[in-house]
Amino acid sequence: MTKILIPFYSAYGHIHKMAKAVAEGAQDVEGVEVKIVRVAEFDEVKNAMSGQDAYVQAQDNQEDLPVATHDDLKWADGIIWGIPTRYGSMPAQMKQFIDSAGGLWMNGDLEGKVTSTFISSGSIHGGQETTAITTIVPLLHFGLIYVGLPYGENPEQLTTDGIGGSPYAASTVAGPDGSNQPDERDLTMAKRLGKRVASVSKSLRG
Ligand SMILES: Cc1cc2nc3c(=O)[nH]c(=O)nc-3n(C[C@H](O)[C@H](O)[C@H](O)COP(=O)(O)O)c2cc1C
Repeated sequence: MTKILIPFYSAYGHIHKMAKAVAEGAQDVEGVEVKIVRVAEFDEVKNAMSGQDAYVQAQDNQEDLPVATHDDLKWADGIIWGIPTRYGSMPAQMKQFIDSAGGLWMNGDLEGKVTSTFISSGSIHGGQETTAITTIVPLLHFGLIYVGLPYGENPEQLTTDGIGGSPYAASTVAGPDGSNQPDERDLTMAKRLGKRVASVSKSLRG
């Protein structure tokens, strides 16, 4: 079996929804096992947001998912990270998880595995692309092999509509108040990303 891990952080549920689409696409590849895991929330954030319905609902919806561990990263042949933009780059919760995996970096445990990202931002130009690109930097330090989302397979990217999608990552636009939901085209691109990473992971695994 080729193993695909989807670790995500999602405060308001947009990335969680995208994660399910990515998983669906990966599962389309024969002989692939998919595991979705959530990156742990900080207690300070949980406490500070306890009065926000949208946050509380989104957290309730994901509480049954296992919390991401470093063993999950070792288990996987392909890792697809779900990341909502924070000031144009990844949230501290995700960075903390990645930074705490230094032991895996030292041992080269992730070298040669396949990777990619899917992103959510509040606004179209609020940092979807910078979040993907800045995330690629630590992923390359781990020796992961980054797979993108080419135009040829994703004609939806060639639009001036306010949707996600770029050669760097699948993505969605949550809207300034978070009230948008991922567009069908965003979900389609997320599925293709899952399928692409799963196919490449399977081929490299041999
Ligand atoms: C502290 C903070 C910083 C944010 N920074 C940005 C930003 O730089 N650009 C942007 O477009 N959206 C920004 N957002 C909006 C989030 O990206 C948005 O809420 C998120 O993509 C929704 O995904 P989720 O529902 O999976 O959490 C920020 C949100 C928070 C809470």
